[in-house]
Amino acid sequence: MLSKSVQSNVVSQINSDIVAINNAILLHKKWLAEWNKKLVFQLPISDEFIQSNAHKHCGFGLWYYGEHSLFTEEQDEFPRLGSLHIALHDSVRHISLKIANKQELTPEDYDKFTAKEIEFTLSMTHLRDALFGQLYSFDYLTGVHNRQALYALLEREHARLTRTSGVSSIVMVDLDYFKKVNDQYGHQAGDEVLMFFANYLKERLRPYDSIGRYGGEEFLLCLPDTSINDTEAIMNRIREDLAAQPIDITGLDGQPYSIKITASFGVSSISKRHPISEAVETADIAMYQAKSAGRNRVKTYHYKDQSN
Ligand SMILES: Nc1nc2c(ncn2[C@@H]2O[C@H](COP(=O)(O)OP(=O)(O)OP(=O)(O)O)[C@@H](O)[C@H]2O)c(=O)[nH]1
Repeated sequence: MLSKSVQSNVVSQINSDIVAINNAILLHKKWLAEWNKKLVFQLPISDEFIQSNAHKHCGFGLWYYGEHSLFTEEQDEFPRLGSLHIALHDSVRHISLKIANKQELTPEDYDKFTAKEIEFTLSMTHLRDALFGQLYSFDYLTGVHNRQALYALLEREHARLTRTSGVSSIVMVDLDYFKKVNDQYGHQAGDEVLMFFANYLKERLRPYDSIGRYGGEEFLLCLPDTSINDTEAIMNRIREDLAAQPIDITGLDGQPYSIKITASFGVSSISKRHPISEAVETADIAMYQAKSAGRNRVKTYHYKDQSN
């Protein structure tokens, strides 16, 4: 796990979710071991294994029916895990009641229970793996998508645009003179600026826009179904507001400072005719044009076939 001091909120939230599910898995194992002990030594089976709502009160159930972040709840495996947990409790109750009522227990009863336990264990593992997958798709410092995850989103976007013949915008953004921030205030302050900027972009873009960290102080954005003209106007507003926005940082001497920063933006578009590699390359060209023209500006790439 990453050290807390350099984790974005997103990454620390997913880390907490993984710790919580690991703990729930451990509690489930203890609960199961306790039940097995009662079967092996023919001890009286307590209500916690028999009551109809036992699945809500066992250690695993307290986690499952408690509070989680959306990262956990939005996983496809999450509702399935709940159903499998109930089925497992049903199976344990069935066997426990048979024993309590001195009815004959068949090997099939136990086989059914074993099958449910295996399915349940696999489901817990899948949920945890899915959370690890989430962990590896975000940039640990800024909490936006990392380059790999953003490319996966762009693949999907390109496939969608190929179906719909639509056009979306791609923007390459690079902070201006960022090295000076590091040199003057230290690397920690530079990190604070990167975190600020990523959050600033998140707040200013729509929920269905994508933001990824492309490199050090370079971010790549995708604005679905947005023309380059509209994107240019949106980026200009973001650019102007950023230039006027004081950013609080901590200097090398531990003192607070308030600084301002600007960024250069390169806008291009992605469509059936212009795939990801071309869209990213042309957005990069436009961003470098913005740098060469003096920084703190937005430049747009126009394809020769005028299709954007
Ligand atoms: N604090 C911090 N700095 C980083 C990180 N990644 C890259 N950098 C720094 O970003 C700086 C980028 O410097 P340059 O490529 O010269 O760019 P610049 O100073 O922004 O200049 P222009 O882009 O030309 O306006 C370098 O000093 C890198 O060390 C990071 O994660 N944290």
